[in-house]
Formats: sequence, C-alpha cells, structure tokens
Amino acid sequence: MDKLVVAGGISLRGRVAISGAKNASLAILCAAVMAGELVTLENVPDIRDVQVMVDILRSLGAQIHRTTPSGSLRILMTEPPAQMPPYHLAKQLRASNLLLGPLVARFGRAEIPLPGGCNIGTRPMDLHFKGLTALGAQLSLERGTVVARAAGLEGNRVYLDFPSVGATENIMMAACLAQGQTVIENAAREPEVVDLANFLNCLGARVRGAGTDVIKIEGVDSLGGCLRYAVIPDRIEAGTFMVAAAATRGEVILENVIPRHLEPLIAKLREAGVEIEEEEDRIRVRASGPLSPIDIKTMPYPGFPTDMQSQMMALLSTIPGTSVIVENIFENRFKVVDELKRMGARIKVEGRLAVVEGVERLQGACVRATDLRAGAALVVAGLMAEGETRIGNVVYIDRGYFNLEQKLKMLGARIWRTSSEADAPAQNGTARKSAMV
Ligand SMILES: CC(=O)N[C@H]1[C@@H](OP(=O)(O)OP(=O)(O)OC[C@H]2O[C@@H](n3ccc(=O)[nH]c3=O)[C@H](O)[C@@H]2O)O[C@H](CO)[C@@H](O)[C@@H]1O
Ligand SMILES: C=C(OP(=O)(O)O)C(=O)O
Repeated sequence: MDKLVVAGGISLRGRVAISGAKNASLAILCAAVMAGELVTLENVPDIRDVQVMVDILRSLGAQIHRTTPSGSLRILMTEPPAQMPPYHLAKQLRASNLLLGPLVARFGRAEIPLPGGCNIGTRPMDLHFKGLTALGAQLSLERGTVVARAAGLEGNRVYLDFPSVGATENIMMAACLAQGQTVIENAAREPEVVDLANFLNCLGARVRGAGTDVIKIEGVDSLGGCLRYAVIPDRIEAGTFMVAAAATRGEVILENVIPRHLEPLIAKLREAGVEIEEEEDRIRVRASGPLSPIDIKTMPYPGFPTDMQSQMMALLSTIPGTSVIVENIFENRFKVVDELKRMGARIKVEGRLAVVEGVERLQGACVRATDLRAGAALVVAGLMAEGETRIGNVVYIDRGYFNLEQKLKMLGARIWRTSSEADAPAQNGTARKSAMV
C-alpha cells in the first residue's frame, strides 16, 4: 500500500493552479445521463472519485471520452441503462446516490446500491427519499439497494428539514424532467449546487434560484446537450493550499479560484492573522507574523465548510493558545484527532466539540488517513512538523486531490510517494531507495 512521506519544516512559496471541483464534477456527471445529446465538460479533475464515476456511467452504457487529465470529457448516453451501477463501483463513492434522480426522471427506473465513501458519519438518505417521493417516484430499499420507479414525475413543493447538498441536487435534477413546477424550500446554497443548476440550464432545463434557499424548477419534456461547460474550481482544494501556506508560514498565490466561494475560510484565516489578498480569480496568502487561536463552527454554506475543518484543526494545533472547533455536519469528523496526537498535538474531544491547545511544534510520525480531508490535514501537519511524516491510506487523499504531491513540490515541499518502508527522497525530489543514496 502506498504511503505519502512529507519532510516538514519548509515554507511553501510560489503559485499553484487549482483544479476543477470534485463535488461539482460528480453531480454534473450524474446530470449528464439526462442529456439527450453530446455533453462536453471541461475542468473535470482526473481524481479517483471522478474515475470511479466515469466507470459507473460506462457500466450504464454511456460513451465517455477524456482527452487529457485536465482537458475535456465527452459524454453521450442515448439508450436506457444497459445495467444498473454494480455494487463494487457504487460502494466506492458517496456521490453514486446522485444517479437516483436523473435515472428515475429520464428512464423511469433506478437501482443504486447504498453508497459508500468516507466514514464521516451516518449519512442517511431520508431527505432524498422525501423529495423524490413528493415528485411521484416510488422508493424502496431492497437488499441494500435503493430502488426507484416512476411512470412519470410531477412537480411538487418540497421542504428540506436540513439543507442537504445531495438531497437538493437529486431533487433538482429529477424535477427538471417532471411535469409542472417544483419548489425546493430550505435548499442547500453551496456553490456546487449553483454549478449543477447552471449546467442543467445549459442542457435546456429551467432552474431558478440556485444559490438561495428556494429553488424553483419548471419541468421540460427532455434535455439536450451542451457544447462546452467548464466546472467551477475546487474551493476545498484551494482552501487546503491556503491553510498549508499559512501553516508553513509561507507565501502562495492560488490561481483559477473564485474568491467569493472561499469567503467563510478567508474570514477565519484573517481572524487568525493570515494576510490574504483577493483578485478576480487569484488569491495571495501570506503568513509572516504570529498567528492567533480562533473558534470555528461548521455550517451549511455560506457557513464554514465541514470539508475544511480537519485541515484547519492541523493549522490550529500549532497556534499558541486555545482554539475551539464545533463540528455540526458529520459526527465522525474528529477521527483525525488521534492521528494528530501521534504528532504531538494537544486536542480534547467532547462529542461534537474539539478543544485545541496550540503546541510549539509537531513532530513527524507514522499516521493514517481516516478519510479524505483527514488525509489532507495530515499532509498539512506533516508540512509543518519536525522530521518525516509517513501517511498511510493514501487512497483516501487520491479520491479528491489532483496531483497533490506535484503541486506541493512546485511550492518547494519535500513530499513523495512510496510503497516501501525504506524509500527516501533523492536530492532532486524524486523517490529512490535509501540504500542507493
Ligand atoms: C459528493 C458531495 O457533494 N459531497 C459533499 C456533500 O455531501 P452530502 O450531500 O452527503 O452532504 P449533505 O449536505 O447531504 O449532508 C449534510 C447533513 O445532512 C444530513 N442528511 C443528509 C441527507 C439526508 O437525506 N438526511 C440527512 O439527515 C447528513 O447526515 C449530514 O449531517 O455535502 C457535504 C456537506 O457540505 C460535504 O461534506 C461533502 O463533501
Ligand atoms: C466528504 C467528502 O466527500 P464525499 O461526500 O464524497 O464523501 C469530502 O469531499 O470531504
């Protein structure tokens, strides 16, 4: 099993280009199965989750062609699914549940094995069920598979008890092909929901209000194709680099970002004393002076994103004083604490609350990613730690970061991947056996 090795203590400096958003890409790929004609997507990152989603769509019978890793992805699905997503693929990622709405709306039938992904909480699907049922689909759980059937969907008013991103997306997609108007109240406002709505409108759907808590969809008979749709930049990847720059007291310019999507993080980093300059599609991050402890509460957008909580915890673990983190979205997102403690962090967890007492320095250690963002947090911790940090379960990190090591190396980090306990970096930064050094 591969490990990431980080030799800490180097300030990150330089420029980094941010890739397309994982969560927007996954939802848009699911929506593409509703398109009657060719869809061309750009800025879709070639990360593990996208590769698995592409395999799932191919298993349904979609024709998919990728030009280059950062280039365009062409998708065409003209026939009803040849088969439903196989368990071994669906279980690998959470977003496979976003095929329910599109498949039942276009083909009248969907069978999706209960999705997998990171173990960050219970992650029920009751709100997806509530919304799709309100549109007239019949849903049941049959031997671990969600089965949805509909002879034709009808628009309705759906109130979400919580602004779930996935439920909003599933209902919004299904409603595009329902008869009449659907109104989603207390909808999620995340930028990825807006990106999905823009893509659906590009196919000929009629979605209004995405980005607010009331989304209105006028159903149409069918959706067409889209000559070119570019996915938004990944705000969580961008945020991870911002935190890494601050943690190593470096200076980094992020390119291809939408600063507005990062406001909750920018506000908290500024509060901690990090200097941030925003331009139209660039952000400069600099941490030169001492930083102060801060408190964080994760919330639905525009609140502080749960997907940035672990990386911030790593940063706060070396800021003198006491910081408090409240995790309101996913109850198991503090699993990273035990790993950070191996590196010398002083963190106490009480339910959904973590109290972080900043230590002077972390020490490199052997640790293990417990989920995607925990993995990113351990990379941040490794970058600022004394000595070498070896991170296991890299497969989680690969789910959501495109070229992470290469991007960090370009910023001066010493980071490499190894499948052997004995590997060490060569002087030029590429890995080679320590016996040969
Ligand atoms: C692929 C994708 O886009 N993943 C993102 C999406 O996940 P996902 O769409 O799964 O997250 P949700 O917004 O649905 O979940 C948020 C909260 O709502 C609860 N809930 C959700 C659905 C439901 O039917 N019932 C219910 O109670 C969940 O348990 C959780 O406590 O949004 C999360 C919150 O921003 C992010 O962390 C994930 O990175
Ligand atoms: C939790 C995440 O993703 P998913 O919903 O796909 O598990 C994430 O991106 O941090």
